[in-house]
Amino acid sequence: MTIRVAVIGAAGRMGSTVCQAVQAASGMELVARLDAGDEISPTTLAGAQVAVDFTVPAVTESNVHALIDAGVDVVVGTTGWTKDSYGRVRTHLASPEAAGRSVLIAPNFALSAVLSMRFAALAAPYFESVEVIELHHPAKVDAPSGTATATAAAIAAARQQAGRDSSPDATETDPQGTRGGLVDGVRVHAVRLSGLTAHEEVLLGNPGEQLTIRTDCFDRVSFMPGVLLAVRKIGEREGLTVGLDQILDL
Ligand SMILES: NC(=O)C1=CN([C@@H]2O[C@H](COP(=O)(O)OP(=O)(O)OC[C@H]3O[C@@H](n4cnc5c(N)ncnc54)[C@H](OP(=O)(O)O)[C@@H]3O)[C@@H](O)[C@H]2O)C=CC1
Ligand SMILES: O=C(O)C1=N[C@H](C(=O)O)C[C@H](O)C1
Repeated sequence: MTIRVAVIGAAGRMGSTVCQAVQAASGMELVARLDAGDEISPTTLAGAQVAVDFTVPAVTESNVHALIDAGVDVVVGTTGWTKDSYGRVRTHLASPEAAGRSVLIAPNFALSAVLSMRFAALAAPYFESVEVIELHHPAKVDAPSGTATATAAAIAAARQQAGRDSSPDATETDPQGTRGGLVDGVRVHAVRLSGLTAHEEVLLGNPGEQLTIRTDCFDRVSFMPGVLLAVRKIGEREGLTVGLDQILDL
């Protein structure tokens, strides 16, 4: 059976790549391309069963609520989500009007990044120190990246469960904030550099040894297998799913 797909943010870097991937995929048909200024409604969605949102953090949550109301399942790659915004989507999906609808939100659809996050959480309890460095193209509007936020959260949860203290750090003065930001108690550093696409390093240290876990997405095609998998699987899921790892057999 063919899955009819709408792309929201279709003119953007990711949205345009998703349009090409959907058009090239077997068993999918691209039926709508919406971008800034376009209304989200059953009419503009043109019979889509699944909508894919790659827009901007400021609008993605309201798009998702409008897409649920318009009767489609939603795959979201846009960043900027919080525990509170996830909660509002869960509540909406639990309402009788949204019966049968599902939403999958993933900060990163690239296999290398999803595995990196998993490896970082696995390693985190075994090292005294851990810091995350994310590196992106300079057109990115949010920092830290959604991937770094999720990585730090997974590291923090794994360390807390293992009873591991926070990383040692004797810094007393840092007026310029050069030690980076703290996400769930984990230091995160954001680099923006021309020529980059999407990269992340997790540095883990013990006396006398270091483990580096690195993911490099050189091209946006790296995200497409994950996006297409989510489009194929979303109809089998119920409610809100967070993270591509939830639909991979990891
Ligand atoms: N999960 C993942 O694997 C990945 C996630 N991302 C995330 O995806 C998001 C998009 O990234 P990217 O494609 O680089 O960004 P772009 O800025 O290239 O694309 C965003 C697009 O959304 C449009 N837009 C803005 N507001 C709306 C709206 N209300 N409705 C519909 N479209 C709108 C923009 O239009 P205009 O420019 O006119 O405002 C633009 O065309 C970011 O949050 C990024 O972090 C990126 C890569 C991978
Ligand atoms: O804006 C980007 O480009 C990316 N955004 C996502 C993020 O913030 O984690 C995913 C990937 O890193 C590319």
